Amino acid sequence: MSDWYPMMYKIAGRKCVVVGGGTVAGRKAAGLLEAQASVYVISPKLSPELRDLADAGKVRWLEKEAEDSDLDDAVLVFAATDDPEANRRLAEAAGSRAIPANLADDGDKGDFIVPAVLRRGGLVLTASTSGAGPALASRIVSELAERYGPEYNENVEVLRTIRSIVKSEVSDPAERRAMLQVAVTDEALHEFRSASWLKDMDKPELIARLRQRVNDRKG
Ligand SMILES: C[C@@]1(CC(=O)O)c2cc3[nH]c(cc4nc(cc5[nH]c(cc(n2)[C@H]1CCC(=O)O)[C@@](C)(CC(=O)O)[C@@H]5CCC(=O)O)C(CC(=O)O)=C4CCC(=O)O)c(CCC(=O)O)c3CC(=O)O
Ligand SMILES: NC(=O)C1=CN([C@@H]2O[C@H](COP(=O)(O)OP(=O)(O)OC[C@H]3O[C@@H](n4cnc5c(N)ncnc54)[C@H](O)[C@@H]3O)[C@@H](O)[C@H]2O)C=CC1
Repeated sequence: MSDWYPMMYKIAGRKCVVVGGGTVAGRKAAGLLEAQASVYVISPKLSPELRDLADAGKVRWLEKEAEDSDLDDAVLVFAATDDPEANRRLAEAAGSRAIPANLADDGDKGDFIVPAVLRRGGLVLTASTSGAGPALASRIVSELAERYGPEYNENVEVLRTIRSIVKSEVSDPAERRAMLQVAVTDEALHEFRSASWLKDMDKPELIARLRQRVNDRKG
């Protein structure tokens, strides 16, 4: 059983506060940057990785111990210090501002936990063990990285194009659905990825090929 609800949250340009300057804070900050968040790191000290990010202007560093008011206007808070009492107090301060908080030392006491993540452009694969064993989530994502290689960066964009054409050209919902189902096999994605007619946006050609695939499947 797990009572965590998975979702994709839009955080580009929004203030996210990471408290702590160690390995865990660094990992949380890096994940937030992947989603273009506006990242504030609060800690008297920084790991070399975080210092590089601060020097490059990718995160804003407040060189001090965290105060409750540092959380003002944030949409997410990550309490990732090595001081459980400070983490607990920060989560409470976040709660009183209605900001969801993540507790690095005691996941269950926070409002959300962070899964292991593999990004292939728009394809985002995640695994979580609900806190039972994060190393397993990490292992599973490493396995997914082999199965879903870098070609998926392009597959997702090709699919986006195919889907927008199908949505504009095919009015029957059942037919649309059948076409989009046959379009996502590895074999079909491989064909469409290298198709010059798709690059030329030849819509009738695409629709004809998808109809053919639907008929072949019905066999
Ligand atoms: C509850 C949660 C809260 C949260 O951080 O959101 C949490 C909590 C804790 N982690 C601890 C330890 C480790 N965490 C990792 C790794 C990751 N931890 C991540 C998430 C989460 N960790 C959330 C649950 C997610 C889930 O279960 O699905 C990942 C997936 C994502 C990320 O952090 O970005 C990232 C992998 C990223 C990747 O590789 O892709 C490793 C593995 C390693 O280091 O090799 C170890 C050592 C092995 C071990 O202890 O299992 C400890 C004990 C600390 C201590 O002993 O003091 C606690 C505290 C506690 O037990 O509650
Ligand atoms: N969630 C996860 O994935 C994991 C969580 N942990 C937990 O997370 C904690 C942090 O782990 P690490 O990053 O490895 O620790 P670390 O010891 O490398 O870093 C702790 C950081 O917190 C800063 N800090 C301490 N008190 C502070 C305060 N009041 N305000 C702001 N910053 C403060 C320190 O300056 C330091 O930079 C561990 O103590 C452990 O309980 C550990 C491993 C994985």
